[in-house]
This record gives sequence, C-alpha cells and structure tokens, in this order.
Amino acid sequence: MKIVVAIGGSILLKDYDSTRFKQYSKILKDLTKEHEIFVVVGGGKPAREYIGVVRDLGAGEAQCDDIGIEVTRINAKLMLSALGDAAYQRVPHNFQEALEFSSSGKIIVMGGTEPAHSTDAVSAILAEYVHADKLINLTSVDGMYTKDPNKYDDAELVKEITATDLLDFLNGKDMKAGTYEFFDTTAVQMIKRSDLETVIANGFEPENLIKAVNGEDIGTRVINE
Ligand SMILES: Nc1ncnc2c1ncn2[C@@H]1O[C@H](COP(=O)(O)OP(=O)(O)O)[C@@H](O)[C@H]1O
Ligand SMILES: O=c1ccn([C@@H]2O[C@H](COP(=O)(O)OP(=O)(O)O)[C@@H](O)[C@H]2O)c(=O)[nH]1
Repeated sequence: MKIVVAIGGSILLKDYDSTRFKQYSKILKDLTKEHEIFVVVGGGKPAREYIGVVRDLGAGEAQCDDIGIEVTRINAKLMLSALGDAAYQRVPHNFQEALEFSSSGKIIVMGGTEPAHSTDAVSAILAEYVHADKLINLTSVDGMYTKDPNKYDDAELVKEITATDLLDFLNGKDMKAGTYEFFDTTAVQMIKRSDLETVIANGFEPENLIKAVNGEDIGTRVINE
C-alpha cells in the first residue's frame, strides 16, 4: 500500500532527544519492505515557541505560520538524518516536489507547505495528491475524544466518526498559527472529498503505526458515510 504517516510535533519533539526519531526510523524502514511511505512531521513545542516570539514582534498570523513551517522542515530534516539512505535526502516544499522525489523509491519526509493550515492538512492533501491508500495521523492522545481528554476526565474516546460529523465537531475551533486545535478542518475536508481511509492514533507508542497499517482496531477511524 501507499501510506501517508503524519507524526505530530508533540511526539517527535516532546524532549530534545533522538529516541523517538530512532524508534520511528526503525519502524518506517521495516514498513518500506512492503509499502510506499510518505511522512509529514509537525512543529511541536519549538514551533509554538518561535511563533510566540515572532507574534510578539508584531508579525501577522500568516508570517507566524511561515515561521512554524520552517520549524516543521527542520524537524523533517531530523527525521531524514535518522532514516539515512532509506529516505530521499531533501524535504519537499510542496506536493509536486513530494511526488517527483517519490520516484526515487525512497521514504519522502516533509513538513509544512503554506500558511493557514497545519501538517494534518498537509498529510491529507498529500495523500490525495499521491493517491495514497491510507492516512495515519499519529498524535499525542489515543484518538479523537468527545472533548479534550487533557482537560476533562469524563472525555470518552470516539472509535469511529464520519468526516461530516468530525467537520461539525471542529467548526469554530481556533485557527491561529500554532493552535490548529487537535485536527484542522482542511484536513477533514480532504479526507471527505477523497474518501481517504484515515486512522488517528497515539504516536507516543510507535508500534501503533504498525497496528494502524495492519488495520488493527486502535484509535479513531474517520469514515465516509
Ligand atoms: N476532542 C479532542 N480529542 C482529542 N484531543 C483533543 C480534543 N480537543 C483537544 N484536544 C487536544 O489536542 C491535542 C492533540 O493536538 P496537537 O497538540 O496539535 O497534537 P499534534 O502534535 O499531534 O498535532 C491533544 O493533546 C489534546 O489535548
Ligand atoms: O503547511 C503548514 C504546516 C504548518 N504550518 C504552521 O506551523 C505550525 C506547526 O505545525 P503543526 O501545528 O502541524 O505542528 P504540530 O501540531 O504537529 O505541533 C502550525 O500550527 C502552523 O502555524 C503552516 O502554516 N502550514
């Protein structure tokens, strides 16, 4: 299968160490034996900290987004370093480049593309662009919950949701640089329009990536009615 894997910045850059990069590098290399893999990495805490500084300097939201994008691309380069020869050693800045670089037969790793969305959206657009079979979004919680599980003890995991219901759920959420709450609506619009098989799972357990690829029952499945 052709698979797009989005790895949240909060997963890779929770601490500034190489552990998570090494864990994912091993799994991604194993997966390439049977699958074509594209990876999109997020910005994490570094992105939010840089965005805070540039916002204080008076930058507009789009410029803040641009700074965030630069951070995602640094994180992508860290992942390229971990993957070595298994990856194409350039970070695509747009979807056409990602497609072109994929002719190398190597893992493609990218960050952001342009302002006004998050790397969740990048991964969904990329999945449509390269006709991926599956989109796997690895985030900092087990999946989508009825409300923020880090704020509400009674939040319940949603095992399955339609793209339409997820869009309704996300409407009105914050759209400022650095704060595309949990998932962004652009990503869901893409999932809906391209009927993309999508799983949202906990990236703090790298093995969840293998489980998601194998279709095991984990996290939240986003379906189209
Ligand atoms: N309904 C929800 N379900 C799950 N997580 C939510 C929800 N609402 C808010 N969140 C928050 O979104 C966070 C995941 O989004 P984000 O921080 O952007 O992670 P990532 O690095 O994967 O992009 C979770 O840690 C959680 O605190
Ligand atoms: O294509 C993109 C990707 C990212 N960003 C900006 O970079 C930040 C960090 O990306 P993301 O939120 O996806 O990182 P994560 O949620 O994984 O930490 C975002 O909040 C946006 O401000 C952007 O503007 N366009």
